[in-house]
Amino acid sequence: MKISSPKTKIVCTIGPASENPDVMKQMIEAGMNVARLNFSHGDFASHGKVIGNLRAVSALLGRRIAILADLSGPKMRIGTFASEPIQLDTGDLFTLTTEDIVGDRNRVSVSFDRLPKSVRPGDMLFLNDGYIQLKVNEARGNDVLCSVMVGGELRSRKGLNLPGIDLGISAFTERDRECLQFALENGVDAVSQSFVEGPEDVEAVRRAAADMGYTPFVIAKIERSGALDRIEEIIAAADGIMIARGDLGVEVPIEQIAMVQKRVMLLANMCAKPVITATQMLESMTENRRPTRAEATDVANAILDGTDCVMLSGESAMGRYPVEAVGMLAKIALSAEAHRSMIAVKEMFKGIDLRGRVRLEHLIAIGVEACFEFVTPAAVFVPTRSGATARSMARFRFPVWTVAVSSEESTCQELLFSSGVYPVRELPMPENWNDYVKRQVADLGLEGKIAILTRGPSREHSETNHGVEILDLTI
Ligand SMILES: Nc1ncnc2c1ncn2[C@@H]1O[C@H](COP(=O)(O)OP(=O)(O)OP(=O)(O)O)[C@@H](O)[C@H]1O
Ligand SMILES: CC(=O)C(=O)O
Ligand SMILES: [K+]
Ligand SMILES: [Mg+2]
Repeated sequence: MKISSPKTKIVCTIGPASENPDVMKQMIEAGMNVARLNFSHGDFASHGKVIGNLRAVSALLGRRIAILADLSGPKMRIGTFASEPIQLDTGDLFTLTTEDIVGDRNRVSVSFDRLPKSVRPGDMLFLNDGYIQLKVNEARGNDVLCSVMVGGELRSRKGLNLPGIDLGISAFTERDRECLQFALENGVDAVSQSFVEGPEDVEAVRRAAADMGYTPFVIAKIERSGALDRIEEIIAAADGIMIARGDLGVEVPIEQIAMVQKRVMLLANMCAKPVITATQMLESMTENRRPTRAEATDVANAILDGTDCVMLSGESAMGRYPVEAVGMLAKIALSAEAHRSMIAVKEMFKGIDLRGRVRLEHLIAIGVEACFEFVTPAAVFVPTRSGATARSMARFRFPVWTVAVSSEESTCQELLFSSGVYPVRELPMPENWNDYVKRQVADLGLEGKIAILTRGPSREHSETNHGVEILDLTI
């Protein structure tokens, strides 16, 4: 199959607007690489059905799709309204209650029992990713009485944030454990944990999964200000990260989001961990056929800065134009990638603490970069067992595909989160790499007179030396 897709990977949240198999098919054809199931919404039956349909459509099209299960973490949410949306106006009084009631424009329930004890008069509370702001007047029994400072439209199950208030709950909750078990038993490829604050939150997910007999790819969602203080440790502990700008834009002053995004992205790139930029990327396409200039620019800038994946949330979950939104991301990505400079290998290594020890992996990357100064090869072929070698190459954003060849199905699935990586499963692994590379270059429709093949010792071939080979495709 010829590759025509952008190198940037596209993650789409599946919801009512996209759970029809025909829409899924169109989304895959438009460029979706990863389907995200948000376990904050829907029930197990609906998620189970979506997983089955995604696998069926992916098999039908012969296109690899990864499934990401997003675990809610300790996100507080409001309950439901009898009729919605409700309109809150500045100056209105509005009560949050821990009683299990059906809400109206005066009152709504919240999912956190200790809320009245956790807040004090004057505290600011944020609803629906901060669109609505409340000020606490008083906590009385089960109720928190508030004044609306910034009003707006409010719907059932929207999030509630209390920036800066320590709720004393760890990220991985009992509910997350149930969702994790369901997701793993249903064969998802990766899980993302919300509201991670330190490496121990990532470890909690890994331990729980291990107890269930699984070793999933774990993505840490960066959406708490506390996570930024321990970002290096979190990146080291996780397999990838998501810059979850919905909650992050409430928990951190919104004027700092751009700089936080750039800093976190660079750190993840240096560590060769894939990074997803998420939320409001094409927000206006929830209702409109075309994005705003600001949105189109935001997507392109994230790609130029080094994101591996761009993500759709409400646009694909509940919007009017899920397929068009995927197509728009793909078009913007193809256009931006043509202008992205290779991240200079030597420059990047300056940012990594090598402690005076240059690893062979680094020298190989420098060798590959040197080739690009003279000639553009058809592709960089990387045999890889865990995927780490492929990611360590692809982080430099070479202008050609990194074709990752692995005998492991899970490795191929996990590489769908990495920009510029085209995973191919081979079982058994090729014997004659010269012939194999030539055949793949032709099959994938790649162009060039040479190809690069990197090698490293693996568990299967521990005797192999690290190396870079330049293969002449003309003979
Ligand atoms: N499985 C689903 N079923 C119904 N609605 C969904 C589903 N998934 C997403 N949605 C809708 O799409 C919206 C946007 O999705 P998104 O994943 O960004 O959720 P969110 O509520 O903002 O929370 P989070 O911070 O967990 O991402 C949701 O608020 C919800 O209204
Ligand atoms: C995706 C997500 O959780 C957020 O943006 O907050
Ligand atoms: K979630
Ligand atoms: Mg969030």
